[in-house]
Amino acid sequence: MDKLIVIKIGGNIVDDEAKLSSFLQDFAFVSGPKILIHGGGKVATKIGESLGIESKYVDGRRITDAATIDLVTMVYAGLINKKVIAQLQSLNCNAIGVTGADGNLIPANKRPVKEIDYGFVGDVKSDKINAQNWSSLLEHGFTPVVAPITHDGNGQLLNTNADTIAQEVAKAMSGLYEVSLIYSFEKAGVLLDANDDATVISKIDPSSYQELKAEGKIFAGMIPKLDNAFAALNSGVKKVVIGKAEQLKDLINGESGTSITNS
Ligand SMILES: Nc1ncnc2c1ncn2[C@@H]1O[C@H](COP(=O)(O)OP(=O)(O)O)[C@@H](O)[C@H]1O
Ligand SMILES: CC(=O)N[C@@H](CCC(=O)OP(=O)(O)O)C(=O)O
Repeated sequence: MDKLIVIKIGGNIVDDEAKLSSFLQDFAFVSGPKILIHGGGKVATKIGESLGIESKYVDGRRITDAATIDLVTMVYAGLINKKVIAQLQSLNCNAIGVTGADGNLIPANKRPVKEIDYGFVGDVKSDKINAQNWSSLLEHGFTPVVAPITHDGNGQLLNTNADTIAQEVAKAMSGLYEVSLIYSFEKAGVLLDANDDATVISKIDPSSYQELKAEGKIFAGMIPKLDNAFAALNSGVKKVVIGKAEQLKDLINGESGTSITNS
């Protein structure tokens, strides 16, 4: 099986032009088939503020009303995605920007309304991702760069968390490739003290995860990120690493960051 690297870049890097540029240079140098997933939640929140669109999150998911789905489509699929594509092209990486609607690459369902109405938020239909279509892009030498917008097949765009998209794409591709999933962000990994890069936990398994969560050492966005990491490992993804965007090469080589393991 060929190897495939699926890399998600965190929102604090996307929000920092210099850090994003430097990450993209390293990304362009990664050899072999690769897929980049980005979000841009911070940028959308800032642009939303300037347009009078308030951002509200419940359990790390943005409440996405009609104005907000337009906002995030413009920001993720437009501004951020196209800036990333142009930079990667300048680095001789033949990037192609996609959302889940393009080529029907990521079908989703609008999240059903229960206690919370999330609005136009999409839950990925995992079994409907066509790995062969993704693979055709890779085989033609393209590097897909994915904005976290999905669709319901009836003309409605949906907003889906970018960590989840990375997990779903990695999972779907693991039938065809030996997939490594890298969650890169502004910190050195999963930390014992979330404010101290010197406290990287080199390995996390399900039981240490539960302990660290119960002790309050893992919180906020790191909880869904780790849930996604374990979900990927449990569905055929070979390797999952969480770590610093500035250390992309070492993360890929397993020399830096936190490795997620099943045992
Ligand atoms: N133990 C931990 N180690 C590192 N970060 C943690 C930890 N617990 C919570 N966090 C928080 O999780 C955040 C990452 O989640 P999130 O913002 O969703 O990711 P991303 O930047 O990839 O979009 C970090 O910025 C940090 O504030
Ligand atoms: C439904 C939902 O919450 N979608 C996310 C998609 C962007 C994202 O995940 O961006 P980061 O990687 O920068 O956090 C949002 O709008 O914030």
